[in-house]
Amino acid sequence: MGQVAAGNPGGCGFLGEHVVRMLLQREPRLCELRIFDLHLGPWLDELKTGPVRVTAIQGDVTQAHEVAAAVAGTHVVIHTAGLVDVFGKASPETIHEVNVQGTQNVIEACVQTGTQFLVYTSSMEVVGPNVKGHPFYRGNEDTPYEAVHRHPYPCSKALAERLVLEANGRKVRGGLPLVTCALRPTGIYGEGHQIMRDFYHQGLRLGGRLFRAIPASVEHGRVYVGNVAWMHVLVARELEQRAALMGGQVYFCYDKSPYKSYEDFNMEFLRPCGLRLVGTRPLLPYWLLVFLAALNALLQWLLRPLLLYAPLLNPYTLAVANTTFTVSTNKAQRHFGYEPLFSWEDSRTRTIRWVQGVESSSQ
Ligand SMILES: NC(=O)C1=CN([C@@H]2O[C@H](COP(=O)(O)OP(=O)(O)OC[C@H]3O[C@@H](n4cnc5c(N)ncnc54)[C@H](O)[C@@H]3O)[C@@H](O)[C@H]2O)C=CC1
Ligand SMILES: C[C@H](CCCC(C)(C)O)[C@H]1CC[C@H]2[C@@H]3[C@H](O)CC4=CC(=O)CC[C@]4(C)[C@H]3CC[C@]12C
Repeated sequence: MGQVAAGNPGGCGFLGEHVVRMLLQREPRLCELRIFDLHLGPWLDELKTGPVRVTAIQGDVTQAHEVAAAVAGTHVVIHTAGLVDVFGKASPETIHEVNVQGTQNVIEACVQTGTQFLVYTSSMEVVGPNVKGHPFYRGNEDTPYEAVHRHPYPCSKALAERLVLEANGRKVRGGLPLVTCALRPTGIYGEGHQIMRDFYHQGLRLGGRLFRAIPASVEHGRVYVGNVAWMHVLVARELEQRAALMGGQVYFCYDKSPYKSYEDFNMEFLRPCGLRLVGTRPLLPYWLLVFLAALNALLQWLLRPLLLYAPLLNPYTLAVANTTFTVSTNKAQRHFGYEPLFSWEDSRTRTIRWVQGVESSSQ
């Protein structure tokens, strides 16, 4: 196959930027890249001088005609656009519109304009943690788990993933079949991770300390953003040759990041930046956290007419942080030869350097 054009709705987000840079660095056949996003980043300008034609298109995935115009003529679409909101900033309707209707629009755009390959960024949240708080311990893509959601974000990701998988095999313009596949990252970390930045600033405000809220025994799956981006690029590359095997499949995104609690994992980066985690056990009893999370939810609802109150702690984030969810799989390696591009040491060093940069840029 010769030169290819690719489209990336969501290319200006945390993951999207890494996918864009990875495509430009590691996909020699790429001749054109269309980056489609609601908010275009200023960093895009520096990409426009290279050998690949980079087109930045400001647009909204909920507008079908805008998506179709952006996607037309591309060979493969990597759809990383989404509304990642577990804090109640956006309404459930908006989350559904962006994540579900937006994904339907991307699928229809591929079908109408003849784009044959679609890679969708799904999420571990499609599986769990579920509302019953069942642990998912070192699970893989075939591990049975009762996936029951109530929160708008996982509900929307599950619906969107289903749309993508069901679209596999649909005929696109020109008569060829659409080949789709969904990648499910666990909690992504790395350069540009907003929540890590928030924890860092919170720690600075608290005099260099963070207080343990979750038992160290609760393990949380994490994956480095560079490896998630690399998996997307590999899938986009391999989907054509391995359509029969990969079409309609889901893959967890994984690497060699250690299994740890959410807070202990964050300390891998925040400790070298001068923060410490106080307490070997949670400082507050769990029932009090549950109470405070419920209180936050109530306050959010009461204050909504006046202001947006969206703290980190709410019943949903507490449940996710407090439930073991880790993956152990080699499906991506078996199906398309994935190996993490960045070792744990490298991922850690890059993330620490980035947090240190956040510190100096905010001084
Ligand atoms: N951050 C994480 O830990 C994880 C994220 N994911 C998924 O990865 C994808 C990317 O997430 P992040 O990069 O973390 O989020 P992000 O918020 O940094 O990036 C999402 C991008 O989508 C764009 N976008 C949002 N609404 C849009 C609209 N209506 N039209 C066009 N563009 C729109 C945003 O402007 C942003 O650039 C999402 O689909 C998310 O569900 C999956 C697992 C974990
Ligand atoms: C914000 C949570 C940590 C604070 C907990 C507190 C208040 C007790 O200290 C985060 C813990 C787990 C995170 C989620 C997880 O990594 C899985 C995700 C996958 C996605 O697709 C989107 C993001 C997220 C839901 C992520 C969001 C923040 C946490 C809930």
